[in-house]
Amino acid sequence: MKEVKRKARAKINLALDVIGKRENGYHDVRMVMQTIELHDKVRLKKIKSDKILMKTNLPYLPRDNRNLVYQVVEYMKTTYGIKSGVYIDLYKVIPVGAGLAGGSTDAAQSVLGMNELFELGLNIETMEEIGAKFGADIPYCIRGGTMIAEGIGEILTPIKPIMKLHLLIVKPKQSVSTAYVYGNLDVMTISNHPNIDAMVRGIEEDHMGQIVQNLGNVLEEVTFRGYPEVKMIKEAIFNNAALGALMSGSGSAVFGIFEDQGMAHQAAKKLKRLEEVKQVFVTTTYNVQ
Ligand SMILES: C[C@](O)(CO)[C@H](O)COP(=O)(O)OP(=O)(O)OC[C@H]1O[C@@H](n2ccc(N)nc2=O)[C@H](O)[C@@H]1O
Ligand SMILES: Nc1ncnc2c1ncn2[C@@H]1O[C@H](COP(=O)(O)OP(=O)(O)OP(=O)(O)O)[C@@H](O)[C@H]1O
Repeated sequence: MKEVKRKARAKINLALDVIGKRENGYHDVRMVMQTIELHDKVRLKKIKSDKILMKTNLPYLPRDNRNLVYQVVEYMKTTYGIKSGVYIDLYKVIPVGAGLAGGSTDAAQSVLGMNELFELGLNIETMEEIGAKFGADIPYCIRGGTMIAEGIGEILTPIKPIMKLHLLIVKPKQSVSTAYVYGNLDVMTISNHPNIDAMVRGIEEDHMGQIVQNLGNVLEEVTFRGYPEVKMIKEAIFNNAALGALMSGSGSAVFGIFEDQGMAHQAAKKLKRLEEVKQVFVTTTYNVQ
């Protein structure tokens, strides 16, 4: 095999709770995670030289060891004594700094892709351990689907794949750094913890009302304080016939859940016109059935 091509799908957090802070600054979380159709494309190819060469369609993204994909490929080359060079072609669609795990999903598909390209025969647990070295969301992105994530995000429990949801994703002009949001969170003052168990029950019973009612993200408060336009966008999604809306991860993207694709497109048209909005995407949840 000379090359592998993989879709790197984004995630949303249907519920995100923080229950503690560790001495190293990382937080203990309880989250319900969901893969969505919106995706980047990662192509990995063997090349004659022993180097790692990287190309991407986003001119402002680093193409060296500041890029998570490059880091993963370099680590796996060294760890598994791979002599061949690797050419990386990363085609980005997922917005950067959006809370949609853009970099994490690219890195996850790079772990899976390197395993396939060089026939390393690694099991999923080993690949998750490699992923965890580079980011808390990466083990989840390696598995994908509908999952409860605990610990710092790396302890995963699969639940019933969620019913298909029609989604609108809105990315404000402003991007948000995950480190900033966790850094400004005071765990002791969180007043409104989402009910993770009720969200899981809603998903397992295919109960749209219960899913929508239990959307919740304790990081919203921090991001809304620093970036009021994110809150404004969430309200605008609600005002355009969404069944529910929530900021994903640490933001800045906000997703809305709609009755059908047509209504999501109608809302997209309106939201696109707002000064604060950079991009809108109509998409759906993704599950391997
Ligand atoms: C907000 C979420 O996207 C929700 O899924 C994740 O919790 C963040 O996962 P991630 O971006 O993969 O996080 P990392 O790249 O490992 O860490 C970025 C920053 O977020 C903070 N961080 C991350 C995960 C976590 N459980 N607690 C944290 O406090 C770390 O201190 C770090 O400064
Ligand atoms: N492959 C990559 N794709 C996007 N950003 C990357 C990548 N590798 C490194 N980065 C850097 O990571 C930062 C943002 O990453 P990312 O897009 O994963 O944030 P995010 O959408 O907030 O994701 P998360 O939900 O994991 O926090 C940027 O500063 C960017 O330069």
